[in-house]
Amino acid sequence: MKQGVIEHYRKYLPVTDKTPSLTLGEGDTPLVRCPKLEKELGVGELYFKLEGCNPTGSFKDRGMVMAVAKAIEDGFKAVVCASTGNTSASATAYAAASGLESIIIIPSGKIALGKLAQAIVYGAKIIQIKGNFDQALQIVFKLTEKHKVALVNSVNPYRIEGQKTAAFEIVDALGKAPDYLFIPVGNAGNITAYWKGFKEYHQLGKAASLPKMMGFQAEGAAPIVRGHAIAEPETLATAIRIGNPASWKKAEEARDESVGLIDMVSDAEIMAAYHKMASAGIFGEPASAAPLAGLIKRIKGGQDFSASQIVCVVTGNGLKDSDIAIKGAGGFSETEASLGAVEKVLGW
Ligand SMILES: Cc1ncc(COP(=O)(O)O)c(/C=C/C(=O)C(=O)O)c1O
Repeated sequence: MKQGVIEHYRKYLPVTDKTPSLTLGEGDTPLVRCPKLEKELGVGELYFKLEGCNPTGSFKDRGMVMAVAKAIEDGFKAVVCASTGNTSASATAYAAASGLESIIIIPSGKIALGKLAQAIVYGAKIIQIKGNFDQALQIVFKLTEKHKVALVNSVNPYRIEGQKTAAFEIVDALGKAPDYLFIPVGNAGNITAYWKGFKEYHQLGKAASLPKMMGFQAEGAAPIVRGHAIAEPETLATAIRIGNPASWKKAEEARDESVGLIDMVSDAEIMAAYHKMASAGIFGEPASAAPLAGLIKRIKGGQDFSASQIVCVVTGNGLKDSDIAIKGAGGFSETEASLGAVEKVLGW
């Protein structure tokens, strides 16, 4: 039976015997090799880490289980977060599982319906603001200074601790760290967490080498790439529609210490990668296609990965944004309910 992140990696986590061993079955997600795209792209070994297989459909569950368990240990009765969707879905699920109240502050109109549905059904107190994620996060900072409610955004160090376990799983599965880790960058907690995990495993002698961290932002929401905050971030990859990442500096450390990079990809490049992933049987939400979009951009720029081992992190399940997939299909025909009518459509 799945132990969950806290039990599986207890000795690497800041937990005590008073930390509740909370779990919804997060972690231990598939690391799937993709021969079809290795051939198409000329990559030595290409793996996808399917974080959409977590209980609420994104990598957030790894960090949230830690943040909520520690909030209980510290006597909180409620959690709060700003979110582009997945953080709030995860926070509300783990709060519900623990009997805590959850309050979420979200940018109005810019949240995938699947994520909003989760927050509603798990019982969150939902407040939509007439503003963006960055403004929502500033409100949450002030709220947690004034009221006894636990902040569970990725500035909460317990979130980073939980999320670093994905790096552990990759090394445990491959027997080594990959040459490159390709990952989307929004609020920049996840790239920070992965780098922390790889470094810890390396220091413990469980990984002989370290990967180059390859982070990707959406062109319309690329503050780290452009070197300044973006007041009105815009991208269809709404999960990373963030203009002033809370972990900006730590993301730059991960980039520089690993001799990697943080670059940007257009919405068109993201959607091309989204469909290319789907053509190989992998359904990620648009933000989760940014890593493959970045890899394709590097290849088009002449970088040779033919002898490289690469992991792309599929951070969220494509079902969260299913309307994007359906809109893209341009509709489909309806036939009479007969064998003949179906064979006619098939041209058989
Ligand atoms: C699918 C998906 N892929 C990538 C990111 C970026 O990770 P970070 O760089 O650690 O922020 C997010 C982030 C979402 C939120 O920030 C939120 O839900 O509030 C995401 O949901």
